[in-house]
Amino acid sequence: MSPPSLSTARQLLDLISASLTTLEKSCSARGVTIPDIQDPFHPASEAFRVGDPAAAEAANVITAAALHLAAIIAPPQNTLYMAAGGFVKSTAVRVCLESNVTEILREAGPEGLHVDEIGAKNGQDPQKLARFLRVLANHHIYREVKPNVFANTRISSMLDTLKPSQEVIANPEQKHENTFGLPALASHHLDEMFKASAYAWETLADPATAKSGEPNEAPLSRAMGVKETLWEFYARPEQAFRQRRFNIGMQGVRALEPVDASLGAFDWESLPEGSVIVDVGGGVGTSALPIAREHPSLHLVVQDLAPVIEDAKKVWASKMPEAVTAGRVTLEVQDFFKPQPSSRHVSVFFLKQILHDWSDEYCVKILSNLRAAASPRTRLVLMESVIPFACHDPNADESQSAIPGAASKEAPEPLLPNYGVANDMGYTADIGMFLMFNSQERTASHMKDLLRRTGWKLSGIRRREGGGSSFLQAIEAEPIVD
Ligand SMILES: C[S@@+](CC[C@H](N)C(=O)[O-])C[C@H]1O[C@@H](n2cnc3c(N)ncnc32)[C@H](O)[C@@H]1O
Repeated sequence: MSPPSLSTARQLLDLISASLTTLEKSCSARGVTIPDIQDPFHPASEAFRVGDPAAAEAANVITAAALHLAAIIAPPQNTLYMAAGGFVKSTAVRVCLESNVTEILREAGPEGLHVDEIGAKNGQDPQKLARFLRVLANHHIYREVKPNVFANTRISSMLDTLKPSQEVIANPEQKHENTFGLPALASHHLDEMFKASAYAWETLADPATAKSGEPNEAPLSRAMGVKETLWEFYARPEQAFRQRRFNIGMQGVRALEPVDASLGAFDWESLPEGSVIVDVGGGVGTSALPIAREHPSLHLVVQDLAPVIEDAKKVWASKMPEAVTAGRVTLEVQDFFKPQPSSRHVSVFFLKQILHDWSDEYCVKILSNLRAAASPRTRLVLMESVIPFACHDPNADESQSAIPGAASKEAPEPLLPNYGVANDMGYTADIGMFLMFNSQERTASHMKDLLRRTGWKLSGIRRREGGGSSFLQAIEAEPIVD
């Protein structure tokens, strides 16, 4: 008689145990430790997970398995309300972020501070503040050290602007200036995006907007009572603070990406001398800079709208002026909804985080313009998050053999193949793109269809290291030639 098979719960526990052993071995070999939740965040505190792919994978498996185990064991109504009551946690994070609790608690140190004293500093009602802090303490974001005395954790310390509390309390409009950007990003999400989320269903229930891909018909427009895109809304003089906070937040996102991500996006070395690479919607040229530095024989064209190209000129004048004066780098005003200059032979059209800003109907226009300007040898390189299904993809093996990298790495059973909540950021970004722009992140098969509709064939996906990460992969395509 065969032994009874292990329950899913026991299999998950075994995965946690084996992965923790792997993680601990990796840490001791590298001389790093798993940090305490009570210690403040520092880039060095995360070394235990990064730097060794086996440690990164083990950390992802532990996270996914622990949350899966909790979903099995906890009363379903509790788990349902972790999602349905998500607005409570968003509210609590917003209250603590905007009332500068993290800065105040940083100054108080690990012993924490009584909520009466927190209230005396930030002007909030201590009784109300304690309730918000306690909700977050249940999730290890803040800690209730003793009754009504709270301290930061490694998670809440991510909301720290690192400025003196008196300064951020006295100058809320200046709070995010010269910070690393994550508190600004969270503040933006908890304001514009949170308000937009409250109108998501109203937008989907209205036949006039249910299937719209127009950026001025996103839930954000309904929430703000304007038929404007986010950019038009920000251009209003009274929205100057939100616009500035958004820009600082975006710098924060870029700071989380490897600075030279574009270097690994394509085999730039394979291109002959003088080959032209066009960075479409290239911003100020953040991606083009490392390519121009490492591959001086290539000609880079950074295209964007006029005000951005004006900024780009300043950036290149300070960082790599000789590249522009020698003609290796061209900074060019070009609307990607208009045809590309016809006389240029382009080796690579490069688009980083462009398509996720636009619905399919707009992406078709952008990609068709590039296809019209492509020769049979032109390659298209897109840097986008590629979203895996939350189940095994039965077509993945087939598409993997036809398209290198098309299938994402799957988590070990019985975990969700996409690592579930451990890989949540891409899915959060996807819904965020809907709320703000009526746009989206895409699965590999969606991307393949979009490319095919516009005359491009998906030829491969270069995936970055790290278990199941969906964030910023390089997608390569070539023209379909009849
Ligand atoms: C998300 S940013 C990405 C910038 C850059 N590729 C990067 O990853 O750093 C989107 C860019 O698209 C540009 N953009 C928006 N509409 C455009 C248009 N119609 N034509 C050209 N660029 C446009 C914006 O100005 C912005 O620089």
